Amino acid sequence: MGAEVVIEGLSKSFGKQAIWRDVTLTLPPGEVSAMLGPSGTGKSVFLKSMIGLLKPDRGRCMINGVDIVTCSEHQLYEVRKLFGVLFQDGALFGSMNLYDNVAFPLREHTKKSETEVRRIVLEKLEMTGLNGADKKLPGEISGGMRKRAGLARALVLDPQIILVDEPDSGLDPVRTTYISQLFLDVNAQIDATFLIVTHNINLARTVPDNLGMLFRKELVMFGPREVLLTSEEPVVKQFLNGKMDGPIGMSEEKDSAQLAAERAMFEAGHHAGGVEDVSGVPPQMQPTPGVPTRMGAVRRKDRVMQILHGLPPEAQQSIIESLSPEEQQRYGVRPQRLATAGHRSVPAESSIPNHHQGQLPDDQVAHIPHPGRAGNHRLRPQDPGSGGA
Ligand SMILES: Nc1ncnc2c1ncn2[C@@H]1O[C@H](COP(=O)(O)OP(=O)(O)OP(=O)(O)O)[C@@H](O)[C@H]1O
Repeated sequence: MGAEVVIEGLSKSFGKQAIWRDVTLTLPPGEVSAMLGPSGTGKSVFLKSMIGLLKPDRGRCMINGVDIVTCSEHQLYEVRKLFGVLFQDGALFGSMNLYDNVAFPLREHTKKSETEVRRIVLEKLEMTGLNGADKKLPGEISGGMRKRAGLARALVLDPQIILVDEPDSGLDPVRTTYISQLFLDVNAQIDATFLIVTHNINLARTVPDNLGMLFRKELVMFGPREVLLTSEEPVVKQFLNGKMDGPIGMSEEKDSAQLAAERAMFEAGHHAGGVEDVSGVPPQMQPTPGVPTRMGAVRRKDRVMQILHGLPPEAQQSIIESLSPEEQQRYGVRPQRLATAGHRSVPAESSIPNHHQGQLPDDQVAHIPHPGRAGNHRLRPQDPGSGGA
């Protein structure tokens, strides 16, 4: 099973420029998580901090009991072996063919024989759909294949955690879906913990188990996908819909004068761009038929049901609706009566009585296993405008 990553109060700045502060989240072992955020909010800095390439100013990042913020160089070297990283362009050596690129970490970091190296390289090339491409140079293959080769190379040391930086960069929407399918298939096969940094809304809505978002130098939220996808938080809604209308601006956040000027423009009929309304929780992509069951997804179901009481009502509703009738019976829950399409626009207070602290009415959620620790779900109600629980 993949490693759990527990991040507490992590902050990073460059000189006087704070990038993000007080980031607290847990990547559950073997689950697929994604981090969203407008450009420049520090997503790549976050990934680099997780593998110790950048040193956070404060906080903890615990991996297998080791805090990589304060550990020794030797411990960091050992912890880094748990990671596989897929960089945006695959980061392949242009003068080496795919075989040698994928073999590189094995030759560099292990004492395996060439026979063993060959077995592993061919296995990972097959796993990533690159059978027969081993002799190709990176310059001779498509961007999608380069990413697959980068993933094959990230897999050769049997990582427990896989970090992926903007997998859709340079790919068309169809190729992006294919690489997303590959992530889920690989996750099912090796049960590694995934963190994907992305701007891609389709990917964010359909691939990960958990979703987070960085904005205004803070983690706006992080938790089960249903929380962010049903959020009324303006910055989340604007991001998911790709509109100009909202707090995210061209560079930094907008000031109130710009917000007002744009609001007047949109009210006068100017198109705010993006799509009219991307909302709701679409079904999650599944591993390709024939690929093993994703054990991370199985564990997640139990985990999310344990923290269900603490989630916002819309997220609870969506989670319950995603269960099969048998699962609903096993967990002692049933779909909320008021949970119909269009209901989301009705103010929660008036339509769902007794859901204080994000709970469904008592008669509609019953016999859920005793809640464990708070898990990943984290909203920041203190954040102005946050749609927190
Ligand atoms: N080594 C560095 N030294 C100084 N500033 C840096 C360094 N690396 C990143 N930054 C700054 O940190 C901020 C966040 O950068 P980062 O690349 O992490 O953003 P991002 O969210 O990944 O953006 P994008 O989505 O455009 O890739 C930027 O202002 C960037 O200039």
